[in-house]
Amino acid sequence: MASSSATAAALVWFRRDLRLHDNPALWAAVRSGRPLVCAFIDDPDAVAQLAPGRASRWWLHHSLAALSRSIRQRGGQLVLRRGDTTSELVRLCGETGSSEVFWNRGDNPTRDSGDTALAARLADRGVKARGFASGTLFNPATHLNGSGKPYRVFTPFWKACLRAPEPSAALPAPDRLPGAAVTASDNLEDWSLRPQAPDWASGFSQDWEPGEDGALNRLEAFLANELADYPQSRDRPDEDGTSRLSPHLAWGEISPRTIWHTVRDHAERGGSFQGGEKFLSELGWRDFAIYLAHHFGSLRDENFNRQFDHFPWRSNPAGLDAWKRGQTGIPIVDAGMRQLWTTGWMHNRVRMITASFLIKHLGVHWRDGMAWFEDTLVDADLNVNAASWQWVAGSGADAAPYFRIFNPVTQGERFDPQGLYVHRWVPELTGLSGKAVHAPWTRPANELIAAGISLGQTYPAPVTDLKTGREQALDAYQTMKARAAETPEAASLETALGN
Ligand SMILES: Cc1cc2nc3c(=O)[nH]c(=O)nc-3n(C[C@H](O)[C@H](O)[C@H](O)COP(=O)(O)OP(=O)(O)OC[C@H]3O[C@@H](n4cnc5c(N)ncnc54)[C@H](O)[C@@H]3O)c2cc1C
Repeated sequence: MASSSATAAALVWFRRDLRLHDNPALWAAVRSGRPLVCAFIDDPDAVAQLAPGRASRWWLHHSLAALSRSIRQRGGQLVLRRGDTTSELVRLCGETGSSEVFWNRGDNPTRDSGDTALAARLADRGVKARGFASGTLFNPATHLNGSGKPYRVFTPFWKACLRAPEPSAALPAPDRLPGAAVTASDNLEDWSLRPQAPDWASGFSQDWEPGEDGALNRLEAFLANELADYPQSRDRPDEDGTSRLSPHLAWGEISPRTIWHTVRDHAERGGSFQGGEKFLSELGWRDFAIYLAHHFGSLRDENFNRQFDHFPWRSNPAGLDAWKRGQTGIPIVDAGMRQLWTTGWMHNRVRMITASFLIKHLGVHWRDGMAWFEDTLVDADLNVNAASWQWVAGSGADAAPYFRIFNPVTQGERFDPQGLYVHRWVPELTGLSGKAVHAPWTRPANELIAAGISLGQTYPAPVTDLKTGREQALDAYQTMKARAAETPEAASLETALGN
């Protein structure tokens, strides 16, 4: 079906790699010397691609607009198509005479196995698929422990990565993208990617600059202003101490190895490397989540530690609803959930606190919290999100033990000591300051009246008593252990998880 002439176009299929620099698939297509067709396909039914949530689709809209501009400036065109991926790729090849499709692999077991099947379907139609790796610092297939098995614990995994050769240098953005004869494209506006009912994302633009330029600007600003203090300030939600590169990474607007080398070059150019090691190790956690999915399959659907299959989760729709709306009456939890809703992002420390509160104090399955984050985070990443939720739940790899239950009040006092983060997102409580803001229900009536707070009226009373919630969580954990011990597979599981 496709033309075999030397001038047949090369089709570059963009996915979660919406960038021109350090894009190996694009680079190889340019080097093939053929005219290019750059395409993005919105496949609503692609289970294999796992459709992004609503906040991510807001990001996608703006990121595609930015990518389209950059491609146009270099003489090409970004073609947008909506429909079944295979059919659209085949159709595009037919329309443009392409005989090869270049893409960067999915970094997700579901997507990768979908890719293999897709490559076979394309081969049947005479189209060659060329896949490249670009989404991680280190190849997830490479590092195994002394017994030849995949690591289950982060520290030895990361040490092994650091002993390996450094990630190769990032590729530059091509100067020119010689476009093939223009082919029809959907109109981005017609895709209605931005949330409409309700349009809660209208304020996101104040916080974010989606697109490759936004990503590179963010990295430069972070290196100049925040990197040196990162090891201390990264845990403080009341400070701007982290890079906020996560949505750019989630959409592939910047590659991890670009970050790696820019951080290292920054030190060599006379900047400080202070903070660099810690910062790069956080990127290592991202690699680890992808590594786990690569070796053990998606963590989205199954407990990594199968003992948790016996966990007695509670049905608590009212609690889940209050949590989503930032109306639990626990200030640091409500602040985090409102930051998420308003900006599409939440500080890492507060993600841990909010997730722990939902799972442990409210007894709600981690999968329900994960689904809400997938829908509302602009940085929603199926591997990282699932691994992180399971980490908090205690069911994941190298997870925090379930019985270590965060107390949201002491967490707030420690990481938001003046209550500034809570004040920002829960303005009802600005009349209280310091530690008092984290536990309004413990304050004397006259103090609350002076602060203009009436619990249950101006701000909710706690949805659960923290002590009771904690005890219920520990009871549930004991129930799980007892149930798991009764199952025949329990002993072998204990052994398997021990390495
Ligand atoms: C319950 C829960 C859910 C999460 N869901 C996501 C998600 O869907 N997408 C996502 O990108 N991150 C997720 N994280 C990890 C982390 O919270 C975010 O990556 C981080 O807050 C992003 O902000 P930043 O870019 O300023 O991070 P920085 O501190 O500047 O870190 C730099 C980069 O390292 C990576 N990183 C940092 N912390 C982690 C971590 N704990 N695990 C894996 N990678 C990390 C991210 O890619 C991040 O952009 C989740 C954490 C928790 C506890």
